[in-house]
Amino acid sequence: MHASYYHKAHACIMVFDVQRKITYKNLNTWYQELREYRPEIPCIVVANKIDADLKVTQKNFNFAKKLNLPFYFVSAADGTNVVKLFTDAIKLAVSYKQDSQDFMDQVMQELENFELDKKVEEEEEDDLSDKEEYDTHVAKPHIP
Ligand SMILES: Nc1nc2c(ncn2[C@@H]2O[C@H](COP(=O)(O)OP(=O)(O)OP(=O)(O)O)[C@@H](O)[C@H]2O)c(=O)[nH]1
Repeated sequence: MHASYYHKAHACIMVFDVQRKITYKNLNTWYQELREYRPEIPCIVVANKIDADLKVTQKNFNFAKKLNLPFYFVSAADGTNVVKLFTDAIKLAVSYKQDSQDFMDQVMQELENFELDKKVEEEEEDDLSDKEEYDTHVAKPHIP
């Protein structure tokens, strides 16, 4: 996947299809690639399509356990765990963003703050020049 897809990501949801073993096997490759670009972001593992055969929820999927990642059984078709999964992912992303020790995040944060400071300064300058314009256009009382 192109590096730009990982850019500024604060969480990752890795989904595999319980009906296609290859998608589970491929998680290793996806995970390695993710960590190249985003070494510390929270990552959640999702087993999707459990509606097709609920017995699959009795199985062990060690990939997540091995890496100590949160794991969810999901059905996008009937909605099982979908809201829970996204709510938890958002919570993890927000808390990661607020307390990231990752060098690239800190650089990005500095750049964002710099942009914000610049905007505030420009707005303040605009306010001042409006005021000057206003002052120069106020009709002065004529004192004979
Ligand atoms: N039974 C079932 N089918 C699902 C579920 N989620 C997706 N599908 C079906 O799986 C197929 C692929 O879904 P897409 O939304 O295209 O997902 P994708 O990630 O683009 O999948 P791929 O094209 O297989 O890589 C579609 O026919 C969906 O209807 C699910 O939870 N249960």
